[in-house]
Amino acid sequence: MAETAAVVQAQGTDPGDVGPVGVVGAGVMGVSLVHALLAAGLDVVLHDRDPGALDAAPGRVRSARRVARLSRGRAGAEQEGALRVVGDLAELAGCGLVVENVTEDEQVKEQVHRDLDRVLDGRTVVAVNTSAVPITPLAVLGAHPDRVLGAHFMNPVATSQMVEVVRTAHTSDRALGVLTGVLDRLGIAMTVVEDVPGFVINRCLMMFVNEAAALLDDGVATPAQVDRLFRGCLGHRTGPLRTADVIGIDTIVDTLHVLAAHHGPERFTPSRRLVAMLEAGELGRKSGKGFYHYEEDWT
Ligand SMILES: NC(=O)c1ccc[n+]([C@@H]2O[C@H](COP(=O)([O-])OP(=O)(O)OC[C@H]3O[C@@H](n4cnc5c(N)ncnc54)[C@H](O)[C@@H]3O)[C@@H](O)[C@H]2O)c1
Repeated sequence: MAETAAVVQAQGTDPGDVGPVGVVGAGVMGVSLVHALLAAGLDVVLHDRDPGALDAAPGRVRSARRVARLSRGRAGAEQEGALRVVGDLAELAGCGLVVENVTEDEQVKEQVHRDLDRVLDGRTVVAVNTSAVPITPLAVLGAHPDRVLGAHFMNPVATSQMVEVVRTAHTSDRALGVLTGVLDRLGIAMTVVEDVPGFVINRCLMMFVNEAAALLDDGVATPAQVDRLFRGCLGHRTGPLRTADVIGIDTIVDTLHVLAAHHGPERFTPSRRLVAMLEAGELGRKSGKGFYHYEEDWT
């Protein structure tokens, strides 16, 4: 049924009619999204509660741009969009679409959505970029549940092919149209699914990552062998452990906690290996070491 809805709503609103895109959260995903939006010629207003993350964001967007040029990804717009970095959430008023990318924690997200509802007028569409947090409880916190939907982006956004979109029972056609318009501009397709914790991708992917990490403790294979098997036998592009490093081990563990809270601990309790990596600060690419070592400067 949702798939039909996606086809019916494929007509997106021209982002030019929508105004700047607001981005909340200047972490791994926020920065990746800002880079993609600017490259597509869209203006962006970026907010984070951490001044350090905000200060670092323009430099990290420039790094993402350098990497994208080297890897010759999708052609960008002739004229890049403009970035405005703001310490006050209220400055997102006037954005046509706001994408929330804060930490994968239900309570943190709830507070942000209460605050967004206070500062935005009813016309601004709000997309939740989350790995597993259900969208409906966030939508009904505010006075305009019709403007809220889920948009589970893949990282890096600029080269990703598809977004997993979550339409709740409240989401309006208009909200879906605004998001569709922006995704069209980014050159990214979407598949619309129902609102369950973890949706499709992470209800499956997190089990792969967790189990692959547990295999290492059992001495069955090295990280390189695990990923090699997934690439060679199943045609995956990277393999679960390299993917986990790109996502961030902290976000992986947070996501498993959300999944365990909703689906029960049997399948989703983080493995000892993941917890040990988190405690050691081995967070993947963002800290320089995860399942693999990274030399590039993340900041
Ligand atoms: N990392 C990935 O590959 C990936 C992919 C898809 C979706 N996601 C989801 O995107 C979201 C962000 O993930 P991430 O990897 O960028 O996390 P991250 O830890 O790198 O960044 C989170 C950012 O949110 C900010 N933040 C926290 N609370 C805030 C608040 N109250 N107001 C404003 N800013 C706040 C933090 O300061 C931080 O900069 C999560 O929900 C995650 O599950 C992540």
